[in-house]
Amino acid sequence: MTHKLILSSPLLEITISRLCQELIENQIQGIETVILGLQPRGIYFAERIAKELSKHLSEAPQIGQLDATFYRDDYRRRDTVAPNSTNIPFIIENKRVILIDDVLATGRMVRAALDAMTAFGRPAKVELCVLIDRIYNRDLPINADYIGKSVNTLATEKVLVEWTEQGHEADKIWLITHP
Ligand SMILES: O=P(O)(O)OC[C@H]1O[C@H](OP(=O)(O)OP(=O)(O)O)[C@H](O)[C@@H]1O
Ligand SMILES: O=c1cc[nH]c(=O)[nH]1
Repeated sequence: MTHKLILSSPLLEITISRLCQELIENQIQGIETVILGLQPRGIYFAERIAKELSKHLSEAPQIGQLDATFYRDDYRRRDTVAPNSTNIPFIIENKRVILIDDVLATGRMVRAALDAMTAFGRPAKVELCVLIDRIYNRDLPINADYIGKSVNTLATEKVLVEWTEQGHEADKIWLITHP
């Protein structure tokens, strides 16, 4: 098994800053932007985005966490199912919702998240922001509006995102290849 580093600080910080500029550019007049990080690792990326956005906006965006475990189409096939909490302490009805995740691969997690989100209301608009887009790996017609880095990967490879918030000594994004 080989680990290739594909993104780390300080490039990660530049990437987050650029994504925030794009998110601000696309603000919709009169419509509040809120952030939903997808459990489990999208929540850390969402927190970083929210923190950076708050440096540039008069008001920090509201941020919540969404768990889509039981909406995944494969959850019954998995050996272990470990759901995380959903915490959305605000109304998403008629808001601009930015869904945030660390990796976009098949698109199945995002599809599940869109279903899970429906229980909380009908946003005016939903946009998707991902740190890593594994292009050519999609099973569903889902694409991101904001992309940190696109990587061309084999289906057998995996992207591993490590955040300091999880106890890692540095933020690192790896491409893992099995021999
Ligand atoms: O586009 P997809 O193919 O759905 O993959 C992307 C999702 O997979 C990962 O979660 P998770 O750790 O639950 O997936 P894994 O068990 O496959 O690594 C990752 O954090 C994304 O949420
Ligand atoms: O490469 C991948 C695919 C799905 N989920 C991940 O975290 N990495």
